[in-house]
Formats: sequence, C-alpha cells, structure tokens
Amino acid sequence: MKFHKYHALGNDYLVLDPADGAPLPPPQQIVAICHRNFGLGSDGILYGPLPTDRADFGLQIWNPDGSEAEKSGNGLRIFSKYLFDQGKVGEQPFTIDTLGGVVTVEIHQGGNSIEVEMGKVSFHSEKIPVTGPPREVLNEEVEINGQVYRYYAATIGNPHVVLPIDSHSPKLACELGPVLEKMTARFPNRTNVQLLQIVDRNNIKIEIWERGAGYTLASGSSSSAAAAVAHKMGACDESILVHCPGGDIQINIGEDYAVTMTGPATRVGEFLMDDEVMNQVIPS
Ligand SMILES: N[C@@H](CCC[C@H](N)C(=O)O)C(=O)O
Repeated sequence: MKFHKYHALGNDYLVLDPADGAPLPPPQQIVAICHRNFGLGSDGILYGPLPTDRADFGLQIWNPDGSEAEKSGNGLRIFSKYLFDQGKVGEQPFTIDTLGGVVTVEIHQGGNSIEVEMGKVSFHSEKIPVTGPPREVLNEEVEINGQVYRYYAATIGNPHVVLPIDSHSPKLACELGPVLEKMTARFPNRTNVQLLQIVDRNNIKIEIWERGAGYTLASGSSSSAAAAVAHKMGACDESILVHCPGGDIQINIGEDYAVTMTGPATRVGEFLMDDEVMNQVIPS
C-alpha cells in the first residue's frame, strides 16, 4: 500500500490516494498503520481526492484511533500541498469538501504557504455539541482531579475546548487533555483540547491535545478555535499569530468569526507499506 507522508509543523499525516489503487482500510487497520511503533506512524490518514458534487475535491480525515474527524486545518494544508505536488492544482483558488464543510484554499509562494478559509467558528452548545441548555459555551467551569478550570467551547466543523491557562506545559496538556476528550457526558462527540496563553493582542501560545490522536506539536483547527476564543475574550485583535510547539500558524478572524488560516506543509516522502502491518494485534 502506497502512502505519501507530509507534516505540518510536526503534525504528520499519511495521504492515501484512491488513484494508487488501495481502498480505505477499516478502523482497526488505520490504528496499526498510524501506530508509531507497529506501523508507519502518523497523526492520521487523509483519504482522497474523492469525487464530490459540492467542491473540486472530496477528502476524508481519519484519526489514528480509527475515528473519522470532520475537519483538520493541518490536514487540509497537507492535502492541498499533495494536490499541488501532483500537479492537480496550481496557485488559483480551489475547494475541498470535508465532513465539516467545504473550504476554499489558495496556495502561495510555489507551495510554501497555504491559505485556507476554514469556515465560521461557533461557540453554540448545540453546534459543538455540549450538553445542557442551548447557549454559547463561554467561561464555564469544569473540575478535574479536584481542581476547577474555566473553559470556552467552540466548533469550526470539529469540536474544541479551550482553557485559558498562563502557565501551561506539555505535561499539563497530557494530564487534562485525555480527561476532557473523554468527558462524553458533557462533550458527546468527545473534543480536542487547547491550553491557551495570551501573549499580547496579536500573539497567543497553545498546547494541544487532539481527539483521537493525543498530544501533538501543531493543529490548524485548534489554532483557529483558540484564536477565536482569544478574540471572543476581548484579549486579542483579528490578526493572531498562534505559536504552537512545532511552529507558527497565522489566523485572521473576519465577520461572524470566519477564520482564515495560513501556514506551511512539508513533504516527507513516499512509503510502500507491507500488508504484514495490517495483520498485527496491537496491545492497547
Ligand atoms: N490535526 C488537526 C485536527 C485533526 C482532527 C482532530 N483530531 C479531530 O478529531 O477533530 C488540525 O490540524 O486541525
């Protein structure tokens, strides 16, 4: 099975192109393929381009736990770079259909900078979803391991919970992330988690725990959600540089929280994976 590996600031994906002949593997095989020790290793699989009536290209986004994600900002930049590298697109705008909506992409600087109109962020409980009465989920409380944290929830197609915490660290993200991700009584579709530090009106720092993937070095949808929350809090302006552990993503917030994300994607190489990977029992 042939995979095209890319990363976006250390958040890595395997592109599986149906044109290369392989069907989408079932979830338990996705787990094996993405496993860092038992497989090729990645933060997910991008399956496409697929036919669609709604856009120029269709794309499915799969998490390394075998679940399907509605949207991925880094995944969209990577998939766009793949289309560019394959000569399927140039520097003219094109559209991609995801489970979380259709986005418009424009590639600049010969593939070195990729701009994605990610869609609108909503803070509404019914859209995210968050249980309880219909409301915008702003500055609410959650108790984890005996400590109370304040959080905002948001969706840009996929769900996010943002905790403003000045003294954040990868360790804290790995402590709080898995608990919040699986708090399904409150977040029925599980959730991505970001710890947010406001630097100034145009800069934020985040630590990221991804739903279905775990701790990761960068995330485009997380950057979009965290920047939108920073703006909603009144702490940041419309133009926000998001400093992720793996590098920086530029977010611009337009009318009604329409988000434009700009950042890089890097080709790692082509890999031919042996079928033997698929037949393993992976210890959980
Ligand atoms: N890496 C991503 C987010 C991928 C999807 C996420 N794990 C989910 O389940 O929503 C990004 O860059 O946005």
